[in-house]
Amino acid sequence: MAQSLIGGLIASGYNKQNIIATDPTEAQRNSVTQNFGIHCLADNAEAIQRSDIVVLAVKPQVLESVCHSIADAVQAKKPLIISVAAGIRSDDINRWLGSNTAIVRTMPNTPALIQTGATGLFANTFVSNEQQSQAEHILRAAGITVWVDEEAKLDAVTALSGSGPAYYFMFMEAMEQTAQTLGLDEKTAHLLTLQTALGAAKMALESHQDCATLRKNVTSPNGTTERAIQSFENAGLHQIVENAMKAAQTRAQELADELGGKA
Ligand SMILES: NC(=O)C1=CN([C@@H]2O[C@H](COP(=O)(O)OP(=O)(O)OC[C@H]3O[C@@H](n4cnc5c(N)ncnc54)[C@H](OP(=O)(O)O)[C@@H]3O)[C@@H](O)[C@H]2O)C=CC1
Ligand SMILES: O=C(O)[C@@H]1CCC=N1
Repeated sequence: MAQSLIGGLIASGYNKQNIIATDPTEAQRNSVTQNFGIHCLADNAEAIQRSDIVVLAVKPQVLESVCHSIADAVQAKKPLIISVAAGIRSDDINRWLGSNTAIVRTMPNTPALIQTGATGLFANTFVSNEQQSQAEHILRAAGITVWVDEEAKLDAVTALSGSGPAYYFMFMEAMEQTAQTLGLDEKTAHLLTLQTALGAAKMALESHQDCATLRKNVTSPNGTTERAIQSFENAGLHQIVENAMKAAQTRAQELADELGGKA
């Protein structure tokens, strides 16, 4: 995720010299430096000392220990903290880092790498208006941004746009594979699948009509689409999607309860 954000920032013209990454693994540091032309340090405290904004992009499972290890540096420098970790609540991050820390909790997604990301943001009470604008500026370099007024809504954003790219990739995988069983070669199946996904998303974005109307426009009476849609409905597609997204939201809440909430 960090690499997606770094890639998005650089592609949108952000000055590379203002970005410092950190990573504990030497090979990973070398690869980041090679791929993005930015400094990648081993020492988080040193990076924080040199920064006004710190993005926490580690796995939720290691966020607590990382926060404890950087707490002194954060208290000394008082940077704006931006977390991209799924689930983990800003109150827990605040407690792990000391206290009174300005934290913007976000939920971006990997299309940030090509500046087509979608990010939900929530600011805790210590975030100033200027810091809120700074956080928005950084995440907007990677795509669109949406502020939520209650932190719990970020778990819904996670279930929708955070995890969402994987749902579409999975659907595309299934379409590609099926197209091959219907007789198309792999390259043709891949190309037509991707262009169809792009065309549908672009049409939905640019049209004034909602998705249901756009779907109906493709569906000729007694035609091919109608048969396919009927098959999806018979299989309970809406319920399948609802179950999956609720499972993702529940997992985000579980992560917060399992990994946060400890004094
Ligand atoms: N993947 C996604 O689509 C999205 C992910 N997220 C969130 O982003 C976060 C990262 O996820 P993801 O990018 O998939 O995970 P990755 O495991 O790919 O990235 C985590 C990175 O953190 C590094 N790291 C581990 N410990 C430290 C440390 N002490 N100091 C500095 N860096 C460290 C790891 O280094 P090394 O590998 O060398 O150990 C690794 O490069 C998670 O909290 C996730 O919830 C949010 C939105 C979408
Ligand atoms: O799967 C995950 O937990 C992360 C958060 C959203 C997307 N990837």
